[in-house]
Formats: sequence, structure tokens, C-alpha cells
Amino acid sequence: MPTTDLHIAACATWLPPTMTAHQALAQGLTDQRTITTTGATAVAVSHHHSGPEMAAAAARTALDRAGPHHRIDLLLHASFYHQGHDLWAPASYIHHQCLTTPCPAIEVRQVSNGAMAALELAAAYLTADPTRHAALITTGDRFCPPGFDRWRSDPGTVYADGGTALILSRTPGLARLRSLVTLSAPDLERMHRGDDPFTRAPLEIRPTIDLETCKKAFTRTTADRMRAISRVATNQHLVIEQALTAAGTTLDDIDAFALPHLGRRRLEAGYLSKLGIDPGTTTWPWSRTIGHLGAGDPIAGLDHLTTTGRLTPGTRCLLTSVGAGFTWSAAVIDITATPRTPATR
Ligand SMILES: CCC(=O)NCCNC(=O)CCNC(=O)[C@H](O)C(C)(C)COP(=O)(O)O
Repeated sequence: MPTTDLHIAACATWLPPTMTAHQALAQGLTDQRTITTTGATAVAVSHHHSGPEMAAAAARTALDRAGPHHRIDLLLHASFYHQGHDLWAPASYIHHQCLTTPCPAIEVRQVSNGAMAALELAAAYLTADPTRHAALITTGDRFCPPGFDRWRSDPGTVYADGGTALILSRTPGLARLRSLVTLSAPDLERMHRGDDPFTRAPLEIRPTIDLETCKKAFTRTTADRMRAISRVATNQHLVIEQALTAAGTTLDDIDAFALPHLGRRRLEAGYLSKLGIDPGTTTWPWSRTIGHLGAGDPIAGLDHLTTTGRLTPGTRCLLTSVGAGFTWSAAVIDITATPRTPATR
């Protein structure tokens, strides 16, 4: 979507306490090789709160920060792991907890690109009807045992627990959405199912998610692997190029980058060396202390950059994210205000 007349009224993050990499090592949860290749120094771990509960907490803060001027006419909740109940409506839970307007509350499942996919859908929904004012986007996941091993289920990425929220609005607030582009490559979807059959219930094949086995089945030969790496790299770069062009800007004009909370090796391969950007201008120094928040990385990254003063009014940010499937999104954001930071409720 080219330059838009939509704004990010506010955003927020709700994170549980972190466990350091050394604590995880001492408890046998990970190994030194993983810590070295990912560069992870800590990871947010929820011992009690589910994804939807953390998403609702973030939503309450985002709504406080936005103020009363943004009537919410749509709620989209993005996640991709267990939401705490087997057959239930997490988006309606967040709606019930946080809103009084009788708007649609819908789930978006786009794996790690879920927040940006929701942003695409919300932007189109608001643009389609001028009487619609704002949309609340939330993310929330808890990547915990027994079904998920945050250090080993997807080697190269350390998974964290947390919730995020963002309000997209017609009324100005924190930032202006200058452009938003999403690309897809469905031929890569088998990377996350490999040769596994379709099953009757979760975790029927193996007791813990193991994406490495699926990826190895999908990239049996070196040629397969090189093709996948090339497809990922090409689209990751193309989506950023298209978002910059749609916003009439260039990489040189970007003051800070909100990147996916991937491990250092993956980040280096996919973004840092490819784009020639200094890690210090990205969320990496912070994301390595948190971990991969599933769909929530771009919102958490924007929140971090604006609440820490790394981004101030008049600066420009590039958000980019990638999801299994694969899909890639990128957005150019112009910061227009300093976030109001009431305490997280
Ligand atoms: C499953 C959660 C999710 O949606 N993650 C986003 C998609 N995964 C990634 O982008 C992680 C990076 N992985 C890749 O780019 C592909 O797996 C590659 C490029 C085929 C091999 O990368 P590697 O696993 O060797 O680091």
C-alpha cells in the first residue's frame, strides 16, 4: 500500500521478566553454541500469563497512550501458538477485556508476520469506509513447554513470551504510516511442514515443535537450500525496496530499523550485511535481550525505539518482518509525537 493517510496513534508492549542466557545455560535449557550463534543475552519468559492475557495488558496501555479520540472499529489479534484454551476466541477475549465498542474482533494467523498482516488488513478496512475511525491490533504468544522449546524448536531464533498492541487511526498520534508493502512466496510453505503428514491433533507426530526437521526435509539438497535462501533474501530485500519507493524515500533517510528478533547469524544474513546497515541503528541491541515475540516484533520494536527516545518527532523508521509461508512486510513510519507513557496497567 503506497503512502497512506493513516496514523499510528500509539503502541505498547507487555513483557514478563527475562531469564538470562547464562541462567538458561546453567539450567540445561540451551547450550553455548546456540548462545554464541544467536547472540541472545536474555529471553522474556512468562510463568503465568497466556498470550491473550499479555496482549490485553499491552492493549490497555496502548489505549491509554492513544487517549479517547480514537474510536476502535476493528480489533485484529495475531498469534501462532497455543492461546491457552483448546477451542475459543482469543480476539473476543481481548475485545471483552479492553473495549466497549461492538466492533468485529478477528484473529490473524500469519506466523511471525502476523502484526504486519493485521496492519495491512486494518489499513484496508479503515480506508474502505470513511465512517470507520481506528483499529486495535494485538499480538500475544507464550512459547512454553511441553509443546515448544524456545531455545531449540527453531534453531537460529530464540522465542520469547509477550504481548503487543498498536492503534491504527485516521487521527494523528505517535506516527504517520507512509507506506506498507507485503509480498509472499507460497512455494516456501513446505519449509515449516517438511514431509510430515497432515495430522488429527496438535503435536501428534512429535511431542515438541521441531522446525529444523521440517526445514531439513524441505532443503534436502544443497541446491534446495541455496534456492530457499535466495528466495528468502530476494523477497526480504524487495519488500523493503518497494516500501521505501512507495514512501518516496531511501535507506539513507531511515533513522532506525525495527527488525525481526531473529538470532544474530540469521539477522546478519538476511538484513544487516544485505542492507549494509549498522546494527546500532536497529532494534538488535535490545531484541537480543528479549527474544522473538512471534508476530509482535515490529510493534515491540517501534515501541522500544520511541519510548527510549531513539526515535523522536521528525525521525523516520523502517519496520520489517517475515513470516513462515513465506510472507514479508515492510513499512515506512514518520514519527510525529513523543509517546505518552502511562504505567502499564
Ligand atoms: C516459524 C516462525 C516464523 O514465521 N519465522 C519467520 C520465518 N523464519 C525465518 O525467517 C528465519 C530464518 N530462516 C530462513 O530464512 C530460512 O529458514 C532459510 C534461509 C532457508 C535458512 O535459514 P537458517 O535456518 O539456516 O537460518
